[in-house]
Amino acid sequence: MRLLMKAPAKINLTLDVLGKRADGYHEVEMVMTTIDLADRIELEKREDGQIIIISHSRFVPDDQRNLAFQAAKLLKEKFNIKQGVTIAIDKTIPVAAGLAGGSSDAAATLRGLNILWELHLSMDQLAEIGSEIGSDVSFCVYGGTGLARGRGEKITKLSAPPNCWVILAKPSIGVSTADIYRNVNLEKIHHPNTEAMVNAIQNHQYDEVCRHLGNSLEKVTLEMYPEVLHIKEQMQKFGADAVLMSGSGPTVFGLVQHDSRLQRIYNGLRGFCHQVFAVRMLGE
Ligand SMILES: C[C@@](CO)(OP(=O)(O)O)[C@H](O)COP(=O)(O)OP(=O)(O)OC[C@H]1O[C@@H](n2ccc(N)nc2=O)[C@H](O)[C@@H]1O
Ligand SMILES: Nc1ncnc2c1ncn2[C@@H]1O[C@H](COP(=O)(O)OP(=O)(O)O)[C@@H](O)[C@H]1O
Repeated sequence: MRLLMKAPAKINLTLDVLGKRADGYHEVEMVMTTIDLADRIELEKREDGQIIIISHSRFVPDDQRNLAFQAAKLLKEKFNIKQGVTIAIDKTIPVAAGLAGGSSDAAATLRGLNILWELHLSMDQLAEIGSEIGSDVSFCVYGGTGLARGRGEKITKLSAPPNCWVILAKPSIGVSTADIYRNVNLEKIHHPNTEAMVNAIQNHQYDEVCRHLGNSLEKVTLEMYPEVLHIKEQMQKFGADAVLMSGSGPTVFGLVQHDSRLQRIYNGLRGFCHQVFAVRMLGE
């Protein structure tokens, strides 16, 4: 039996770093939403018990370092599953980009294997298991829009943000999330207003969503990688309604409501940036 799963990317509408914890992680508060930019994961049962990753992207590991492999291994061990699985990853989401591509592949694998291996686990149980793989995996299990707390694994569902386009531009560098968190100076970072963002979403106020976009990690990444700042400035210049870096970066996204402006911004960015996407948010 084969199963095809969609693994969508996320963007951070807000990302606030509240402090550093004793376990080395940072306490965060983030509003995240999934977008219509997705990897495709094909799962096929194996009777020999092996977990095999097939990936044609040179940036994606095809061994135990792959987060989808880790998801399958965790389920197999926890529930004493004798069967194996072949996981074919068709990569569209840029890697090490702040878009949670690996986490979403892991989440899609958890959801898919729940069906394929007939585990009958709830979304909450899958999200809890996912948190053992990475901080963003729990959110990716649910998808849609959510407020994430703790180290990112405690999720409260939110309603869909107001309808708009999301333009993404990924410079040709990859960023290590651990590096960016390591360079955070808690005294100097900007704190977004998470509550105002949550209210803007619940009240369907597009202008307020734009006004309250904010990311505590942005300054850290912009200082380390000036090309990210350049992309941000260009996106603002071409007329996006609001612009922010997603997660630890380096992808920058802009929100745009009018179709007429979308083409102009897209064309302008394509002039100097290789990876540019214009997509919709997936909503709830
Ligand atoms: C920054 C964010 C925002 O959504 O996403 P990305 O930019 O990676 O997409 C997340 O917090 C990333 O989540 P994720 O990529 O799953 O991180 P993990 O694998 O759990 O952790 C990687 C490393 O980042 C640091 N880390 C991560 C999460 C957190 N709350 N505090 C941390 O300090 C730790 O050093 C950890 O070893
Ligand atoms: N399925 C996967 N897809 C992409 N990257 C993966 C995957 N599994 C493991 N990785 C590793 O995870 C790292 C972070 O990748 P990714 O999840 O794309 O970035 P981010 O955490 O910035 O959203 C990469 O350097 C890559 O080697």
